Amino acid sequence: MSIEGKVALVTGAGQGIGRAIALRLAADGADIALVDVNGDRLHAVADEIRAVGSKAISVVADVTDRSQVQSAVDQAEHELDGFDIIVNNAGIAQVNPLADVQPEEVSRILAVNVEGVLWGIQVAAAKFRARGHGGKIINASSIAGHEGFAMLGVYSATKFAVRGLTQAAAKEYAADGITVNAYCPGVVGTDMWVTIDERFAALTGAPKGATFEKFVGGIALGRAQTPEDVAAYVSYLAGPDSDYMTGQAGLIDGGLVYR
Ligand SMILES: NC(=O)C1=CN([C@@H]2O[C@H](COP(=O)(O)OP(=O)(O)OC[C@H]3O[C@@H](n4cnc5c(N)ncnc54)[C@H](O)[C@@H]3O)[C@@H](O)[C@H]2O)C=CC1
Ligand SMILES: CC(=O)C(C)=O
Repeated sequence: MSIEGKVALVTGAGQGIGRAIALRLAADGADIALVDVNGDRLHAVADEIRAVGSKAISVVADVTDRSQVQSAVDQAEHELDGFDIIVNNAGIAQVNPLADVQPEEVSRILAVNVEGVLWGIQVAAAKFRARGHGGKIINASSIAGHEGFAMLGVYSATKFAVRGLTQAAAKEYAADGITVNAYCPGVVGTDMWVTIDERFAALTGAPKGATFEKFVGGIALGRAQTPEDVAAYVSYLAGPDSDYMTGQAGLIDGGLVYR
């Protein structure tokens, strides 16, 4: 219960990794603001959190819109009576060879994966400062933020960008007692990978499931990652045991990319 009584906001919390992070931080003792552009699943996740004894609120917001991120953080502070941790987890994938990438798809993925993280950092840090205490900012990068993957070039660029923002923010906010770190998962069995696999199949003729299995085949620990594997690392980043760590983008991938 290392974050007992803290308030954490998690974006992209309706499913997948974000849902697992929200549930884990609740189990660690935090009250949770769940944010997602898709409201359908948020209420179910909120109910799961209440079942473990934490408070939860659901906020439908699009992280590409800074004013919506601001409103979500304000609502979390007001309704949960505090604000201590933000997990900028929302993200989208995009699979296309660089030769075929179109301007509108680049704009969209930059808006979600890079601007969404930037607004989360900016709004959360301002809130911590206004409240007169430090805080934890935790951002979603990826193995693709340490190594560019074919067909995932623009996605990889966004995840490298998250590492850049994480390092700069760590330096800018350290004096305020705010730490900023990122988590870099590998191959996690979520809807995102279903979409990636289907897109590889459509583009290359690979059978459905083959691309996922190929990536999983490279993992030293011999299995695909679960959202809970990622959430366990985020739990560490959210808690006091990581207080002396900032500006890092740690790989949590079962042994796939080595840095
Ligand atoms: N699944 C994987 O293997 C890996 C995922 N990641 C990263 O982890 C994060 C979570 O990924 P998954 O859970 O797998 O994805 P997912 O696709 O299963 O879930 C993403 C969630 O984010 C929400 N979202 C998307 N755009 C949004 C926006 N503009 N505003 C608010 N919410 C929005 C979606 O509605 C969805 O609920 C992403 O940033 C992803 O890039 C990193 C490495 C590996
Ligand atoms: C989804 C992701 O982050 C990959 C393929 O590294």
